[in-house]
Amino acid sequence: MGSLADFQNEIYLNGLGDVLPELPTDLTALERAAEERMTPAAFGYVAGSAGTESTARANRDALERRRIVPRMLRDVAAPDLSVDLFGQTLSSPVLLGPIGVLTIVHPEGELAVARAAAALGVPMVLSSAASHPIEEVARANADGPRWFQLYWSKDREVAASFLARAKAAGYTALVVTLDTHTLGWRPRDLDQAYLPFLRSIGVANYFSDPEFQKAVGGPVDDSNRTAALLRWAANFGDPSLSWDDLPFLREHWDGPIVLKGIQHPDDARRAVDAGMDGVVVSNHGGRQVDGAIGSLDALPGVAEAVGDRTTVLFDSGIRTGSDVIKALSLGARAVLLARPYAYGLALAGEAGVRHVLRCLLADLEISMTLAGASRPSALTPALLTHP
Ligand SMILES: Cc1cc2nc3c(=O)[nH]c(=O)nc-3n(C[C@H](O)[C@H](O)[C@H](O)COP(=O)(O)O)c2cc1C
Ligand SMILES: O=C(O)C(=O)c1ccccc1
Repeated sequence: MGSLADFQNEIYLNGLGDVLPELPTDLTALERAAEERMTPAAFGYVAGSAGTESTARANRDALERRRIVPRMLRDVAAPDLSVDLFGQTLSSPVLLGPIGVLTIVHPEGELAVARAAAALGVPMVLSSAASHPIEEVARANADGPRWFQLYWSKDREVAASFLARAKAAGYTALVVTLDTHTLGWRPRDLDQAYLPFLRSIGVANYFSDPEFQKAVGGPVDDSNRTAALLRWAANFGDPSLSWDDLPFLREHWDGPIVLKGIQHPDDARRAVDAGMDGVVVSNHGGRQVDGAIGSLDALPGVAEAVGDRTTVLFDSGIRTGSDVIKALSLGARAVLLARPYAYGLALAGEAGVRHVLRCLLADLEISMTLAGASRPSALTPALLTHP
């Protein structure tokens, strides 16, 4: 396989034939481009965050405040960005984070994302709230790696059934999202009175589930659709969950389990003490608690508390190669990319997601070598200025 940075040469060479990239190569420019192509409600759903959106801004601020101090003469001629994660070797420290309801962005939704992820060998974390069922997305991403994200339903039979289905469809790792037992207060969506689920988007896994169907008296059709949607809404998340409930996950999943939405070092310690295999330091892209700490500001404390005992992953605000460098330098083993790939999907379907991944990975490899690091293991806090 060629270097990730070959994409840069390819772009310049295409220019000799007057062929320019169809999408911006600065991934922060995608949001504005996507806004022109999406309905206002769908764009608001993806771009929006909780409250005054101060947490979303804090995520970017935390990333921009820390600066890289590049080092010279370190022989970076043979970069290798691969990382080991739960016994799998990934060619780069990047995964596609879980995003539900992707058919509001593009009709092919998660299927297009799965094909793009497979083309680049990047793991896709499939959301419980996907617009296509677990099994169908697995077929679109047959070579994997495939990870599954659980929204832990109040309906324990449904939650257990999701885990069994994911296992049977060859998903290898489980991400359990803890920060969204209830949707955050999201003014953009409230002002448009827009919730995709009530329009039957993002419920594919539920409506196709035998346990869910049992609970609503059979397959969902026009006769029981409203009852099914109400049941979904009532049981989607469970605010009563506590640390005592974690054994349920082990009973129903024999692979690695990662808890997503961890911000406090004590919660990270509890996760490890409870036998979990990893944590994702994340504030859900600022979509849940307005006023929450910028995600990168939470990372050093978590890494210090549990970094030598568990796998720490990171998301919320990742837009560039340098952002990945900063997260890895502060203790993350890998990062989850989220909104930028949804914008790539909006703009050009599968090809748009591939474009986003190729840009991020080329930028990452180039920026790492220019900073004097040819391996993720060379990224340490010493590479960064203090906050
Ligand atoms: C439209 C949208 C839908 C999302 N759906 C899910 C989901 O189903 N499950 C989940 O764990 N996180 C979900 N997230 C959160 C992302 O996985 C991730 O934590 C967050 O977007 C990171 O912030 P960033 O996109 O600004 O980098 C969603 C985020 C967005 C923007
Ligand atoms: O919108 C979200 O942030 C989110 O995580 C979600 C929650 C429920 C269903 C789909 C996505």
